[in-house]
Amino acid sequence: MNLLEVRNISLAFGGVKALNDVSFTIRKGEIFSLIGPNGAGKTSMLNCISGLYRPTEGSISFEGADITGMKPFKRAGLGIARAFQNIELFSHLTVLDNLMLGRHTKMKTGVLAGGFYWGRAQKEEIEHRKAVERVIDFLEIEDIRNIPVGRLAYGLKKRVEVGRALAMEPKLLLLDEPMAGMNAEEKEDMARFILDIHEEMGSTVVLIEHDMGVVMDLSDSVAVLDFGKLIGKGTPQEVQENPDVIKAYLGEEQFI
Ligand SMILES: Nc1ncnc2c1ncn2[C@@H]1O[C@H](COP(=O)(O)OP(=O)(O)OP(=O)(O)O)[C@@H](O)[C@H]1O
Repeated sequence: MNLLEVRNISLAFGGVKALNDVSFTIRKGEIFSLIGPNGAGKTSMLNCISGLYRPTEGSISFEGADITGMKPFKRAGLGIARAFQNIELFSHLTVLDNLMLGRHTKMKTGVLAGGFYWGRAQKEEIEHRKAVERVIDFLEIEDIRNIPVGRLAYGLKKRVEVGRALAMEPKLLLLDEPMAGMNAEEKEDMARFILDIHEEMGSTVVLIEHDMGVVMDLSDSVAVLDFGKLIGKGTPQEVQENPDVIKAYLGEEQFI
């Protein structure tokens, strides 16, 4: 079953066509990677899926419903969560508080209503707390739960950023270069978390990643963008053998 359908998406910034007539589908439960050389349009595509950018042409549907014009917070409410390439956490708040904030789209009782219906708000708070504790256990960040994010090393910050998205218990998790800037050990940990998220939580994952070894190891499907155009898609094996893909990556050592 298709979870997400991207149909004929184009996106222009003035004269620059960041995306040009791109179509693909993402099946429920798969790890789907978007790859391509620098400036190929990968982040722009992710922004169209999360609702940060509105495509100039084309449509996107999620679980069969058109979401092309839907605001990002509404998409988040449907179960589309995003971890950013440049970490978007509140650095003065603790890891726990950042993860609790990640639950906001699931909170029914607002601040004001909380005052009127104290019992209900308290029950809801306990539920959210439990969900966040699960994420903390899962990402093995128990030791740093009460530390302000600003004081953490880069690799841990990236892990908390993924945790913030995961706290929403997303159906579709969008990960924009979750391993960028990490050392080999941190990368390995993150790769394991992505596989576990997928297997244990059942989330469908869209991954942007430059490390081709990681992409080929983790992905069920891969789509390749080059200058805003989709030049190949399929299994990791199919994509590696695609002549157009090989040509686009020619001269780049990272492609195997
Ligand atoms: N907000 C914007 N305003 C103007 N141009 C933009 C904007 N966002 C992206 N672009 C342009 O669109 C093209 C695609 O950029 P995008 O960031 O989506 O590529 P990318 O594949 O994610 O690149 P990278 O691997 O370097 O992160 C580039 O030419 C970029 O300069």
